[in-house]
Amino acid sequence: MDVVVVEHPLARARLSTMRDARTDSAAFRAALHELTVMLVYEATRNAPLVTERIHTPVARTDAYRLANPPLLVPVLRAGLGMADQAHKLIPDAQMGFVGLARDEETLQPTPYMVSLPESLAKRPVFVLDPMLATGGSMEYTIRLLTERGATDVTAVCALAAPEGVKHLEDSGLPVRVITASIDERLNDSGFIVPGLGDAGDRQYGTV
Ligand SMILES: O=P(O)(O)OC[C@H]1O[C@H](OP(=O)(O)OP(=O)(O)O)[C@H](O)[C@@H]1O
Ligand SMILES: O=c1cc[nH]c(=O)[nH]1
Ligand SMILES: [Mg+2]
Repeated sequence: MDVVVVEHPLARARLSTMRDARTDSAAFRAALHELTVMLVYEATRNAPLVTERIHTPVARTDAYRLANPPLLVPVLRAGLGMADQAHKLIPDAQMGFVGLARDEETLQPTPYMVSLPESLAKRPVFVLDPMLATGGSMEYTIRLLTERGATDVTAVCALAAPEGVKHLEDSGLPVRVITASIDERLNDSGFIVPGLGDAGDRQYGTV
């Protein structure tokens, strides 16, 4: 499984803002927006292009656009904070939605919404979720996608735990991971250490 850690200084700076417990919700959301741009930029680095000839005001030249824009799938709630920025970078992308809540005791994901196209054959999919912790929520989401025929899935995460990366690797699912950091470990409550806390609560306040 391909894992890309985006270690650009600007990505590290935005992630540090998100980690800092003094960062309020507005600043946390702003840093996640900016980090998302960098992660999606990296996720699309090798995306195939279609070429056409255009006229500039001066001469003829080649013009490029994505041959097969990905379906964007934010995982609610926390992934919503990545959706608009990813969509701005890829305006012709379509968007699906998956809503999951992780049980605090069992750490298992419970679905409360699935809104996805029926067929995803031959469509790249970018799953947007800031946190890859145990990997249970990401695995659940990717299985929803592969059941619909997806074979090319990218997990775009601000932060990952080694346990979550291994979980995805062991699952054998067709996924690659783009993240700004692989942290040290999970704690006994299933939170990433050092992490940034609960990415949903940090953005939207405690429910
Ligand atoms: O890898 P896992 O162990 O499954 O944990 C990661 C999940 O936990 C968080 O969501 P949460 O369930 O807290 O929901 P929220 O986005 O509504 O806060 C996060 O956004 C992931 O979806
Ligand atoms: O550290 C973690 C783990 C799961 N979900 C979060 O929001 N944060
Ligand atoms: Mg949460």
